[in-house]
Amino acid sequence: MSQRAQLRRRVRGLYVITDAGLQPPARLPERVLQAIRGGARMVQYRDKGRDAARRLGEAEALAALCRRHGVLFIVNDDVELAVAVAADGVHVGREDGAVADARAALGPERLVGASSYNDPERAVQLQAEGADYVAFGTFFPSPTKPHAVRATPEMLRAVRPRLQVPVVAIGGITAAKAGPVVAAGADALAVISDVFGAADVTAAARAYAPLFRDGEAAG
Ligand SMILES: Cc1ncc(COP(=O)(O)OP(=O)(O)O)c(N)n1
Ligand SMILES: Cc1ncsc1CCOP(=O)(O)O
Ligand SMILES: [Mg+2]
Repeated sequence: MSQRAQLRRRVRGLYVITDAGLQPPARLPERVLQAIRGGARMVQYRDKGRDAARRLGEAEALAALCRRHGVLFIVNDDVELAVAVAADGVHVGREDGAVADARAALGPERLVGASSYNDPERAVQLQAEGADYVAFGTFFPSPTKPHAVRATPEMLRAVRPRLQVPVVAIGGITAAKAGPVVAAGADALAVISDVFGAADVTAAARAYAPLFRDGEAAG
């Protein structure tokens, strides 16, 4: 099996996404480690800031942390940064360029994830273009993206048989509410506020374990 196929099989479980507003920069690795100790299987570095040196330093630190703990590390938006820190992949949305361009920059062995929003046909198209996973959302009102379009479990359930790649659900996800989204076919749950907004990040992450059969903590 190719390295990329092996990485793709690991798109499953709790997928935490960082948010610069939820902790001081110095605490970012510590907070991500807490999420990993609680069972997060994937980490996305998502930072919209313009300080390239800070972004590189943070992404390097998180890449090393994830590597040590056997957790997938994905960079949001910025394929050059993903290449620079040897991330496992990049996530691209509508505004971030084509899957093919990300693939060309990243090479054949790493993951390109892509946003489908609430559009099943877009997901099928992204899969045909070579996306390694497709994300739908938001499923619930999102504190991080309050104006994002809404997806539904019914829509996910209907399109799921047409998708051979893993499906990620995002947007207002909490452990308490995510059951129907997993039942509709989500392989991974991408979460910001419910984990990194919690006082006890490890406990918040651990609450997702019952949603996945093999939900034991990594690391
Ligand atoms: C796993 C995952 N799914 C969706 C998104 C959203 O991507 P995008 O639409 O490009 O929006 P921004 O996150 O860049 O604001 C994501 N980042 N991760
Ligand atoms: C990046 C993104 N894309 C759609 S919703 C969202 C934010 C998810 O954050 P939260 O888990 O706080 O709703
Ligand atoms: Mg984006």
